Amino acid sequence: MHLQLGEASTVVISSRQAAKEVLKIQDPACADRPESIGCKIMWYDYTDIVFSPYNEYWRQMRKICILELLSAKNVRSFGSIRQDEVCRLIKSLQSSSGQAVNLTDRIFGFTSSITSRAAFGEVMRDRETLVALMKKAVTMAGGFELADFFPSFKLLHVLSWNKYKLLNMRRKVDTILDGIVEEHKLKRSGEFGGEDIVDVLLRMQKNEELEFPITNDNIKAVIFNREAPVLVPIPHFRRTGTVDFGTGTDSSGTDMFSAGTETSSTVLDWTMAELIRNPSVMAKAQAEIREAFKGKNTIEENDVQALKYLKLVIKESFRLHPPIPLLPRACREECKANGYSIPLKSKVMINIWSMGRDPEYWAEPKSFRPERFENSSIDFLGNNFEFIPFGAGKRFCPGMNFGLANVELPLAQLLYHFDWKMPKGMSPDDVDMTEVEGIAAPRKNDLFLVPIIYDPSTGN
Ligand code: HEM
Repeated sequence: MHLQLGEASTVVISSRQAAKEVLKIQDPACADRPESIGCKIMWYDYTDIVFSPYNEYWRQMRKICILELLSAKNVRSFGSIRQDEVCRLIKSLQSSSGQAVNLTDRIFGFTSSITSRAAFGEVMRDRETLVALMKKAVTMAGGFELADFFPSFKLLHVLSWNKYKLLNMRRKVDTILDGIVEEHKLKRSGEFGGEDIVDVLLRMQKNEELEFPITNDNIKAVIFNREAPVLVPIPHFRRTGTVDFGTGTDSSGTDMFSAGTETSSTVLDWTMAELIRNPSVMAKAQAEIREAFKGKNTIEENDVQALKYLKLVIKESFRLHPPIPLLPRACREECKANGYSIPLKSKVMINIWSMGRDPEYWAEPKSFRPERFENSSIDFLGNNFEFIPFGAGKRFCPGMNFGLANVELPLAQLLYHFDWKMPKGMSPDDVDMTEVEGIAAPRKNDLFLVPIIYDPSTGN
């Protein structure tokens, strides 16, 4: 589908073959990200990793991300943080046994604690203010901006009221982020002996051999990355293929650690909703976990790797509910898809959501059936283009393993320690599966469930 909105050309790709052409065969022709005034202001002139155009600066920052931020040492220390937070989550649910809890909220609290501890260390002043500003920035930067559709009309850019409000908010954000950076300069070590993200970036700042010296603004761009509103200037796409020209205020969780955890909490939430609606799948997953850990009080991160059915459940959840349903790209060279030319600088949206539900690729696509992956070679490593929840090609998600760890361990624990029921008077069919429309795909309404403690020592 091709849309011409003002001067902006947008192409939506919804077939496996066309996705393969732009993400693999012609990669990196389509490896830029769409531009917008909001992202430019709030994300320090696109100097983070997600919004950066495909260039040498991006290459340097992505390398640092993979080698330094996701180094084996950091993965281990973030693993300890995760274990700690899972324990807290389980304890808090145990104290609510038998009562309806807002599971969406609990899961979000769990993932955002991991994020904040991994990114900024244990204690962070102004955390709540910063989170509130981030949310506001995302909503504003994600709003409709006429100037984005007419990049060559400079007057529209000068008159943009939204732009001044964003600049004002950037100043407030700057003050808090400067404080965080300065605090880290004085105290240089993260939790569990590792480094947090700010520590790593400050260390890299001292590296004189870098081609692009890292400035304080670059550090702030990387850390101020929560629910980044990718591709904001395009209209609001319904994943059914229709287009809503209203003001889009949705955001997509696609940046460093915070967006990483945002995506994880979306997956966990959807998976629990699917499991309660599919009791036989829930029972099979619980039976596997309870058999594997019979009598144990805790589950370690490494133990989870043996849980084959749990992994199929997560795969199936990614198929039906990819946390980033529309992959936002932009053409840096003219390229072709299905024989059609995509002009230079076009925005390209790859519709992961619709490909995951296309009856041409999947039998009974709407059913939640993890067994479909049982003897199948289809994986999410970016080679099967009908199933690309982590993207594909040069800009493939560098945090996939982290993201999976943030889903697998808590899910295993939730299913091991509790049986789950619907609140009184409700049946599993009452679970509302409505999605927020737009580029990100969290559930529209929170999930309320009743945890009932399962005692591993007695099996009751
Ligand atoms: C369930 C968890 C996650 C999902 C589903 C997910 C999905 C994605 C997707 C679809 C993209 C765009 C890829 C493309 O354009 O081809 C992306 C990019 C990215 N992700 Fe993730 N992600 C997850 C977790 C994480 C985590 C934990 C981190 C951080 C450690 C992370 C860091 C990034 C970064 C930095 C990019 C930008 C890469 C670039 O533009 O070069 N993600 N992710």
